[in-house]
Amino acid sequence: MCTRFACPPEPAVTDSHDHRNGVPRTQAEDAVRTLLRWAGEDPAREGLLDTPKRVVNAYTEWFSGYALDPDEYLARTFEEVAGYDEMIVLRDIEFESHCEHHMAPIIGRVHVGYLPDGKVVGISKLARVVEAYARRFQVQEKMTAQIAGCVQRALAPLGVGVVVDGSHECMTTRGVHKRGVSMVTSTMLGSFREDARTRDEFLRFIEGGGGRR
Ligand SMILES: Nc1nc2c(ncn2[C@@H]2O[C@H](COP(=O)(O)OP(=O)(O)OP(=O)(O)O)[C@@H](O)[C@H]2O)c(=O)[nH]1
Ligand SMILES: [Zn+2]
Repeated sequence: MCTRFACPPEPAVTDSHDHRNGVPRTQAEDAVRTLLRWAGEDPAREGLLDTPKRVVNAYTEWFSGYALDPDEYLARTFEEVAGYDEMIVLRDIEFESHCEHHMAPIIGRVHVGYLPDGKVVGISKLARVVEAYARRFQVQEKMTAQIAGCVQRALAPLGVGVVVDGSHECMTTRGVHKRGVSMVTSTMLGSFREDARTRDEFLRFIEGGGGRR
């Protein structure tokens, strides 16, 4: 247990035969010990004894998206607001993801807009779609396209726009070491792609958001 910083003890592993995606938990914890040794540490040092368990618990949370089906969140639509035919935008959806190249965090915001064609969803569901894709190993461009594709499949709207603004820790804390750089990616489908006025309206909506990181 970590006494110096009084970390709360990690909850006991409930089942030592715990498996996830075919990997025994003990093997995942051993992999963390290996990386600790690789870094120059002694995994048997008191302060590190619970670390493999903590890291594996963190991985369970960070990568919980693989067990989620984003399409399911959008399966329940509200047809009763079918008369509403203006753009709907959910902006500044914060996300935490990890880049598949370095397994380092990507942190940022997603903006999602669509022009409904009779089907709208509860707004929280768009944020849930973002989480389901973010909590995986990602490439920002892929995540952007996945979110847009999901909205397109589920709602068949007249158009969809997704803009992602992400800061990649693989660039800030290692490698080229550039702080304050963020990557902006977008996927525009349907009228968002074909009609400059629709796209501009979306971009104007998201400009007034809670601020770029
Ligand atoms: N386009 C894109 N690139 C990414 C993303 N996440 C990480 N990268 C980049 O992926 C590239 C991997 O480059 P490599 O040359 O294979 O790896 P590396 O030697 O670790 O590269 P450096 O980061 O430049 O040290 C780097 O330029 C990363 O910045 C992403 O979501 N999208
Ligand atoms: Zn990376």
